[in-house]
Amino acid sequence: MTETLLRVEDLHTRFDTDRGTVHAVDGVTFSVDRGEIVGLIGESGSGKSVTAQSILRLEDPGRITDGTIRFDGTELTTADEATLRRIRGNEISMVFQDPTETLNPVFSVGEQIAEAVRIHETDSRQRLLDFLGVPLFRNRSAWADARERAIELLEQMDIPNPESRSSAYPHEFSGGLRQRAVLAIALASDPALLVADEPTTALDTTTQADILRRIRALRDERGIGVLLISHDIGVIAQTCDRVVVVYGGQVMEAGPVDQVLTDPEHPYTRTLLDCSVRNRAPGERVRSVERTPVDSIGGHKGCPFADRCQHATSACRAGQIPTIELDAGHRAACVEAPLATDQPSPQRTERTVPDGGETNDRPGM
Ligand SMILES: Nc1ncnc2c1ncn2[C@@H]1O[C@H](COP(=O)(O)OP(=O)(O)OP(=O)(O)O)[C@@H](O)[C@H]1O
Ligand code: NI
Repeated sequence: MTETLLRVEDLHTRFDTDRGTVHAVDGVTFSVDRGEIVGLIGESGSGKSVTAQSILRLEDPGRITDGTIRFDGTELTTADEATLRRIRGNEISMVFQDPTETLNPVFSVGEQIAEAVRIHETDSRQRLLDFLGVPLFRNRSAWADARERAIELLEQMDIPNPESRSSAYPHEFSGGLRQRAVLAIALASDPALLVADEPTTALDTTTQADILRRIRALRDERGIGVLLISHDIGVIAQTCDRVVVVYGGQVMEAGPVDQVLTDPEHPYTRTLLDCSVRNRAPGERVRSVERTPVDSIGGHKGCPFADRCQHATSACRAGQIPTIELDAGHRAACVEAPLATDQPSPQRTERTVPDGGETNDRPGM
């Protein structure tokens, strides 16, 4: 039986800027079940990170003007700061593309993980002692336990020689090891949901594949839910159970990963697939989907993709675009869906679902 862990419904997040109001997230709906890995994919500026930031209101999340975000029974859009802080430290962990933002250069990696373990395990009494200035680890055994747990977490993240590595400093780690350390910190609190925003984008292909495999293993071992943000179809294909395709702050298509990637029904999804690295002829440069990122200033009337879509009709620019349920759990927001199969996009016939791999070129996303 599946159990919904996170449900984002009709989320609208805006930024007021000198150039006007950016409708960064413009009516996004999706959910993540316990034990499920859901991918969020789309080009640069499509609203992936702002969606993630809206969940815990991290960084500068903009203004949530409409919609709901329910996490395990709690409504987050109206939750107070104390509730959000409790959830951030315990139930939802976030990792980002750049591990140096999370790691503190002056503490050893082991200390930082142990600290995360400690924060999680500290009961309110200990919090009070902390508040009163009683030192971090009052006795050696608490420190030893947290340290042991830190080493265990490093080991779980496939960090070789975790014992000796735990006393190393972040600068002594490679990029891949640093990202593993950040994941170890994220997992120290035993979260129910992991939100990972482009966690492997900066890494080489082999390291990227290792880390993605680890994320899948964590899902299998601990039953955590994962929201994985990526611009890379290969990453999504090899890691996710379901995928949500976004463009211009709106969901274009969503469904089981194999269905959406082998049988895309939205022209935007087709465009993304056509630009994926696997569809390149040998030696051919990857085609850019678009040179400039989508501009969501003032929002979009009708479908945000209409101006770039070869199927577009006047209905696409007129206003409300219906979301069509194609199969159980597979939906597309398109006037033309389901697309006729006799109008394949150019490379469609040769397409295989990419399994990750040679994805170092960002295909313009
Ligand atoms: N702090 C901010 N102030 C103003 N506009 C913002 C801010 N943060 C994001 N935006 C705008 O919101 C839109 C969505 O941005 P977002 O970062 O979510 O895109 P993304 O899909 O994560 O792209 P990328 O793949 O480049 O990370 C963009 O138009 C972006 O310029
Ligand atoms: Ni982003």
